[in-house]
Amino acid sequence: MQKDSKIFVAGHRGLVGSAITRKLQMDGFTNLILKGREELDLRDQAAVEDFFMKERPEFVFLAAAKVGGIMANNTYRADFIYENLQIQNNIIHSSYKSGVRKLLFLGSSCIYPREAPQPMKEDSLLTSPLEYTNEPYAIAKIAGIKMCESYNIQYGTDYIAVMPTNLYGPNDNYNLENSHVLPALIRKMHLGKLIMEGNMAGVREDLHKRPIGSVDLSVNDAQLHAQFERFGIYTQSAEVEIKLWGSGTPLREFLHSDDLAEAVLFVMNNISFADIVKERGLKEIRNTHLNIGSGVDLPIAELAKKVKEIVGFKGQISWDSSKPDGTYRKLMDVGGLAALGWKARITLDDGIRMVYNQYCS
Ligand SMILES: NC(=O)C1=CN([C@@H]2O[C@H](COP(=O)(O)OP(=O)(O)OC[C@H]3O[C@@H](n4cnc5c(N)ncnc54)[C@H](OP(=O)(O)O)[C@@H]3O)[C@@H](O)[C@H]2O)C=CC1
Ligand SMILES: C[C@H]1O[C@H](OP(=O)(O)OP(=O)(O)OC[C@H]2O[C@@H](n3cnc4c(=O)[nH]c(N)nc43)[C@H](O)[C@@H]2O)[C@@H](O)[C@@H](O)C1=O
Repeated sequence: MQKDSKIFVAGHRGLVGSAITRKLQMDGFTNLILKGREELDLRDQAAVEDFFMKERPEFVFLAAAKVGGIMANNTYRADFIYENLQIQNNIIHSSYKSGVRKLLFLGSSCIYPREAPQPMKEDSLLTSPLEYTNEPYAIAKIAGIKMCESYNIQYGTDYIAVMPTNLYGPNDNYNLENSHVLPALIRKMHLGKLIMEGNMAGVREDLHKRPIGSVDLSVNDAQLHAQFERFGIYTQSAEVEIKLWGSGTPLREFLHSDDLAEAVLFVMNNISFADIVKERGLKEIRNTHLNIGSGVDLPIAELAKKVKEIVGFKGQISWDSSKPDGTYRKLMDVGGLAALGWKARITLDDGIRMVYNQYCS
């Protein structure tokens, strides 16, 4: 990419899209196309085609998607498969038709089988059944990988699919109804801390700043407390109890979105589809996607301890076995990208401190 190349970041307000946009701007890229959902609904095929034909971006970062934590994936199964297939089909096909020079598609570690050998290598794809709770989302992401690969093979395009591990960072989704685990833990423990300090003004301020649709703020403090129970925050005694989901035993790997953005730009600038095929010596061209992760995982119960300490929550943590655990372990094998020259830099402890400071500011 040249500093004045025309670059479209799809999903630029999200966790990943905003990190990519920040990094592009910091690195001096000046010709970015950024369109909000209200201007361009990426599910709309005609509108997307029209946009690509008019704007003719040279490079595309496909970071727009329907995204959410384990419960959102499991509940809104139709939305997750439909919206993701629609967005990625529209963008990838329009990129081909309008002559985009290079495209980077964001998938996810959930594309791998539930029982994949650990750490998970790129060639574990489609070797056994997927995790049930996010199967529709994973199928859409696998279709995205195959779209990129197939267009590259048939039409000679240069579309690369990257599969990040669980991410966190600025502009994360802190809505307790559909968030991922790390932002959920930060928010639950922050609210728990404020309640234990008797700081109900702080609690109300938090909910004004980041509204949760189902929480009614027009009620008194006792009624507000009662509404928190649906998020597992119990306030009957002086010591607040937070019930987290599942057993706490599943392991997860986390990567800060600034690290991800660095990796994504590294790939866009330095690696082509042809390089991947050559480097892997592929006879049949498949599994050409690239894992992106930190290479380190930890049990959710340990993550909860870290967040508890950093936030300064002094109450109790317990576990709600009626909520799903999901995949037991999904550690990425990050050897492929390391061999090509990229490694994560932000440690989980530093990353959590950074995002908690941002959350409070
Ligand atoms: N978060 C994570 O832990 C992980 C994310 N990923 C992948 O990274 C990518 C980005 O995820 P993330 O940043 O977390 O998600 P976010 O939900 O934070 O951001 C998604 C972005 O997509 C936009 N978008 C969604 N639907 C449409 C639409 N119909 N039209 C236009 N824009 C739309 C949203 O716009 P608006 O702001 O208007 O809602 C938002 O800007 C996804 O492909 C995801 O699968 C992969 C692994 C882990
Ligand atoms: C990125 C990734 O994200 C999702 O997969 P996931 O990793 O299972 O998602 P998660 O972050 O929601 O949970 C991780 C673990 O944490 C536990 N957990 C405890 N307490 C809370 C809690 O309060 N909220 C949430 N969300 N989880 C909790 C939870 O039970 C699980 O064991 C998919 O969308 C998938 O498709 C995908 O790509």
